[in-house]
Amino acid sequence: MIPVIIAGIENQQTNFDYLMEELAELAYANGMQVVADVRQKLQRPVAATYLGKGKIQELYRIGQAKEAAVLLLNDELSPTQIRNLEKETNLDVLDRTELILEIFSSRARTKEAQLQVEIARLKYKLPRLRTSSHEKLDQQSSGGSLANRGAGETKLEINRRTIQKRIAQLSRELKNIDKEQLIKSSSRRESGLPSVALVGYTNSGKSTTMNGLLHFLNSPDAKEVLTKDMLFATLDTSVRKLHFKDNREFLLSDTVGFVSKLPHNLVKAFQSTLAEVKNADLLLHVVDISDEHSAEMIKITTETLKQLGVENTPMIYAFNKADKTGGDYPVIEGLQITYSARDEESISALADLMKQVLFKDYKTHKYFISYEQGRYLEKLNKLARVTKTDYTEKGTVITAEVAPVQEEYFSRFLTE
Ligand SMILES: Nc1nc2c(ncn2[C@@H]2O[C@H](COP(=O)(O)OP(=O)(O)OP(=O)(O)O)[C@@H](O)[C@H]2O)c(=O)[nH]1
Ligand SMILES: [Mg+2]
Repeated sequence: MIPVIIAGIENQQTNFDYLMEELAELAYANGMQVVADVRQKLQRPVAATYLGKGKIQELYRIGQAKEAAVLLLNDELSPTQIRNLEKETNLDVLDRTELILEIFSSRARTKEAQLQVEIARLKYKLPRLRTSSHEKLDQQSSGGSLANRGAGETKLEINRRTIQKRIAQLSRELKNIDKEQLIKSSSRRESGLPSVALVGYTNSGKSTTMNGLLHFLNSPDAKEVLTKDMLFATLDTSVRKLHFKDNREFLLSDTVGFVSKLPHNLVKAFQSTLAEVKNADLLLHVVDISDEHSAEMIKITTETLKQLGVENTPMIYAFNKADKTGGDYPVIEGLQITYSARDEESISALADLMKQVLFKDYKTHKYFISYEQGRYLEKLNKLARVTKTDYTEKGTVITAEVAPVQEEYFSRFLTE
């Protein structure tokens, strides 16, 4: 394991501790061992060096004492910041974005995942190519086909163009794979089968839930997906056709998990992998409820879905790993289930819930919720499709399409 120092700047971020913990987890996932954790309170990063002068000296000392090889920063840094930090700390500097890209790169197995990661890496690299005067190409020796690119062209410009070409070429290759995927997924859609996509923070138990459902529903093409106690075990999308006990069929897909500050280029590059999520009729948002940061993880997943343009797809919150909390399970409340993906009774309850959401028609009802009970209004807005809201003196009158599983829950507010 490579010894690394993690460092970050704390400003008003409320979740700073969590982000630093997550950074350590990411480092571990990349075969690194955190030997020191250095933090600085600053309104904003120092333009040239990210951290302040004193901190950098401290980092140098710690680096020597702990024989660290790498300095890992919690944000995405500018090329200048990286260069200056490297010079002054005598450590290799890696920022959060590059670290995530490295993990993805080492995990990518299929051609599609490899292409997507490679494109994201090159896009990260492009604006970070370094200029330096001694890298100017000697016009005499540049010779060959490069010469007619124009005299005096710098090595930097050539590098840049090479990378751009490579991005274009990889994008073309990816497009060809996408075409095949598109044919597959459109034939799936034409089959008229409803589709469910597992989404959530990495390591929350999406793949375990998928396998649990595959076993329980005993589907003929039940090829298991990989599960592992490791960040980003899954990088590709797997789709399986399943059927409920009454033989009604649906499609279930498992895909890459999310993490905070997922690099924008990476999300963009993974658009095709995440196509199943975009086209799903129902999302199964898997949360590791035994993790003290589960609320944070829900937020991150919701934000990443938004980034993908997924906002109005019906969602079941699946609070997994309840076996580790000591609480009761399985428990269903509205569109939420507390369960354990390793427990058959849980999986059975989850399958029932999914079936209800997928196959029973939504019904329209009119509700009255007094202002004192405002929190139910929030719930209704989250769990149902509100089509009309009127504010009266005493409370709110809402017309909403409600899933059958929620009808009983909200029945006390019925007006007619
Ligand atoms: N105790 C317990 N462990 C679980 C449960 N569900 C999953 N796990 C474990 O959690 C780890 C991660 O599970 P995965 O199913 O691989 O998680 P994932 O969400 O697919 O993760 P990525 O693909 O890496 O994003 C594995 O070690 C699982 O065995 C559960 O209900 N209880
Ligand atoms: Mg997985």
